[in-house]
Amino acid sequence: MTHTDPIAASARDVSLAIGRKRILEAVDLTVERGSFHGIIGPNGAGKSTLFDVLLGFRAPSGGEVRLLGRAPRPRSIELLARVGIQPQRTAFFPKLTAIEHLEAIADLFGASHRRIDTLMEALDLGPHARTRAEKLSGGERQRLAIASALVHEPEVLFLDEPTAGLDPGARRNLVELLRGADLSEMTTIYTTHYLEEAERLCDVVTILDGGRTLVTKSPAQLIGEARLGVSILLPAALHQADLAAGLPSVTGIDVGDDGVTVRTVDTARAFADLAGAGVDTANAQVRGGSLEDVFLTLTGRSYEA
Ligand SMILES: Nc1ncnc2c1ncn2[C@@H]1O[C@H](COP(=O)(O)OP(=O)(O)OP(=O)(O)O)[C@@H](O)[C@H]1O
Repeated sequence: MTHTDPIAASARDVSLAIGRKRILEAVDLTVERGSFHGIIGPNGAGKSTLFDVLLGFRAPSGGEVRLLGRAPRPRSIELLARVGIQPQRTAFFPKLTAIEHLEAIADLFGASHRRIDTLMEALDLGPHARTRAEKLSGGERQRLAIASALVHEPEVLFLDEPTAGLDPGARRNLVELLRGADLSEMTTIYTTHYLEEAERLCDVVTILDGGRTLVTKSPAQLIGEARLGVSILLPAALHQADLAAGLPSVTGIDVGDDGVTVRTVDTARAFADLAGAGVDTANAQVRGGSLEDVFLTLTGRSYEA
């Protein structure tokens, strides 16, 4: 039954209160098998709590949760062995080398070691195979944590803010590795408060704010449907504002010290119109149309991670 079930995890009208504090409210989530599903929201939105509920670590106050076609509570070793979990803080065996670590985790699950080499390579851990876990950098540890979550070939991978606390270079590196890793057979549920990461990685995102799920769509759909204006800064067209202003695809125009900014809902057409009118589009910078703008549209607040 579970193998043909197209839904990997779901929550229906899930709430969770601790004392008087409502941490989750009316949460609806459907994660399709094989998808890379982001749960995004600012700090304190309830992302980690939702993970705990989906995994059966915490009981919701109301609503229904399913994981791989089953209720995650009471907890079952059989069900948990089918998921991989990379928690925000990872407990390592500090004296073990990276490779020994992966072997130990595989043994804990009674899984074979056959995936270890592939994972070391996919997560760029090869050069650190013989380095003890305690000597790894923050980014290397996160990558080892992800490899550890994958070593027993889970059907669903839970990544809780895998790039939190990394410097921008290490974050980019990890995002690129996750994009490149062949996770196609697997479902990945991933939380982040970095919206640009979610745009790069996710097939689908659910926006969580104040413990409530606001919307679930692909990043492109969300951005498209929000019909957000895109701004194009034209540094070379400072004296051509009049030419740009009359164009049908241009919905607004500002002249600033750094150039002319035109607004449009159709970027490709605007560029064609601008070029046709002889406006200099050299070094143009397109801004907007991001998940940050979607968040602003949905909540009326700007997004602060
Ligand atoms: N055991 C608890 N008791 C009281 N409040 C809690 C408890 N666990 C979580 N909370 C509160 O619930 C809210 C949601 O927390 P949660 O950690 O799920 O958010 P998050 O979106 O994962 O945030 P972050 O990005 O900071 O990890 C926060 O306000 C947090 O303080």
